[in-house]
Amino acid sequence: MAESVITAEDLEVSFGRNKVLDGLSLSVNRGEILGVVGASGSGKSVLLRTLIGLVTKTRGSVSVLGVDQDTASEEEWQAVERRWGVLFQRGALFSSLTVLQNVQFLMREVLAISQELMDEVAMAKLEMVGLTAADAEKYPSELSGGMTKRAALARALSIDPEIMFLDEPTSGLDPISAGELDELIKTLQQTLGLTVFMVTHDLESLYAICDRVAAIADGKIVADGPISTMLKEEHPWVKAYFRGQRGSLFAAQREQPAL
Ligand SMILES: Nc1ncnc2c1ncn2[C@@H]1O[C@H](COP(=O)(O)OP(=O)(O)OP(=O)(O)O)[C@@H](O)[C@H]1O
Repeated sequence: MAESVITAEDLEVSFGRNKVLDGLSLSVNRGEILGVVGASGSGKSVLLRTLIGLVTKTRGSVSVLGVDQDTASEEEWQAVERRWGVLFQRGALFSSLTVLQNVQFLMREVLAISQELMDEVAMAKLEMVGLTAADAEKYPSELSGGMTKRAALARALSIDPEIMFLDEPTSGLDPISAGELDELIKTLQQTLGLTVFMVTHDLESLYAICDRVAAIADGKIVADGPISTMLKEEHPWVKAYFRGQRGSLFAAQREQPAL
């Protein structure tokens, strides 16, 4: 049976009177890429932030790598935090640090290694995401959107995580750069054995790299399964997303042999 590395049960999250998550349950299996979809404002980012403990839930439970968010001691939870990497929606690199220094930021806090070794390891992470030694010396304001995402990904990989939380990694990228980033995420999953929780609006990413998709509506997971399951779902939002005009185009392309 698949091993669940993230388990959320009956989550409720509210901001004032706005109940965003309402009885949401979900599990993510080791080694899979899970794509989380839903309308704008449906609570995808809130779910991600709740799983990593940045948003306080009003009900339910979250367990990551076997550690329960509510019963774990501070030390236990901190130890779990070091086993994941996060790529936030807006990249969130530190603007006053170079790319290399950004990648080293967490390493400096967590790893007791010499500066020389840290430089080597950080450079290896940057190479892994396709950035060069010249890029490493740049500041975030000097990077293109695609390079920023790659740098943020390298930073998320800096302390060798087992889980990656990605919030819309391809948003704002042109289709070619987005496709390259998808490939990179897939390669990282395969070579490093990562488990990936990915919020996305990108149908291309869902088709290209996700093993499973979970759709959020009305504060809950309303559909959960591979793309083939999504294509049969009757929930109105899921149906409109996967079988509406744009969704149908992707489904049709899938069925046609490549020329
Ligand atoms: N810190 C916060 N304080 C108050 N309300 C919040 C906060 N964070 C999120 N919300 C609200 O929670 C709801 C869900 O937001 P969320 O960012 O999770 O949506 P999303 O599904 O990720 O949307 P998008 O696809 O547009 O990024 C929205 O109504 C948003 O206004």
